[in-house]
Amino acid sequence: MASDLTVNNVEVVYHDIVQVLRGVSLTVRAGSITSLLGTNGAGKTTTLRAISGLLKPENGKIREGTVTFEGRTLSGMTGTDVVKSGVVQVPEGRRVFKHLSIEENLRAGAILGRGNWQADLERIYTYFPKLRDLRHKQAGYTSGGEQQMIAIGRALMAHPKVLLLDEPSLGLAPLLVQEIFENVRHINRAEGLGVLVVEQNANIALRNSDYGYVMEGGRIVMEGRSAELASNPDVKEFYLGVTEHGSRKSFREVKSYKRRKRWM
Ligand SMILES: Nc1ncnc2c1ncn2[C@@H]1O[C@H](COP(=O)(O)OP(=O)(O)OP(=O)(O)O)[C@@H](O)[C@H]1O
Repeated sequence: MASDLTVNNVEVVYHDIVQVLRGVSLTVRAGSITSLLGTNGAGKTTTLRAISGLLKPENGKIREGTVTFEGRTLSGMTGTDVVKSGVVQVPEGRRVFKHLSIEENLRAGAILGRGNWQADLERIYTYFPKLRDLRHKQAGYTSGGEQQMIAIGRALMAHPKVLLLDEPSLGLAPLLVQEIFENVRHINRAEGLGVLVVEQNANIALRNSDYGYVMEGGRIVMEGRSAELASNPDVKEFYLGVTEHGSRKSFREVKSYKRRKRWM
């Protein structure tokens, strides 16, 4: 569909020589939650940067392929123009402005001057009531979970149609991770917001998404509906740590996955 976000056969190199993405194709259907899974260094963050126009500051570039959204080509646009077209990334590690208050952080997200920022603040506080209570607190003194909420709230101030989330679970306790994902699902339904979420925590990502992709070595090696991926023996064994005997296996022990890799 024209309103989907589509990554088509994208290759990315850093410093003109280090090739990291090797022909990545994926689709985030309008209004859906899509997860992008994979181990460390698989190329997940690079895929998000390729979409959001944030490769340049890292000395990276798209060498082949295209990214399109609502019929427009995003590849080649600056990060600001990608935001203007409705695709906004929430960076890994939160990156809140630590010396500013929560409310000032949120206002900083209203960079496009769209809509009424006061009404938008109210909208964000409805999703994250905790942020309203703490709105004058310096962001640097808030917890990891609250910083994640600030980062998501800040991105929502720009009225995105698609949100790119980079490892929202990073460094958070399981209950908080659950809360963040529930918030994301609620916003997804309330606003029809499309979400592409990068996660190493496959379990939580698959439970909270419609469709999923698995990356390895700069390529997509598996894809499917999240419920199907979650019950796929390879994904269960390697990513979810569940085996027929119920004990966790290491990557080297995952025989069926290795077999599969030979023909993938
Ligand atoms: N700015 C950069 N310059 C050079 N190489 C980079 C740069 N950023 C990432 N890479 C390399 O690209 C590869 C993929 O990194 P990327 O961060 O996209 O993976 P990832 O799947 O998000 O992993 P992680 O979960 O560890 O962030 C890694 O080998 C990494 O060293």
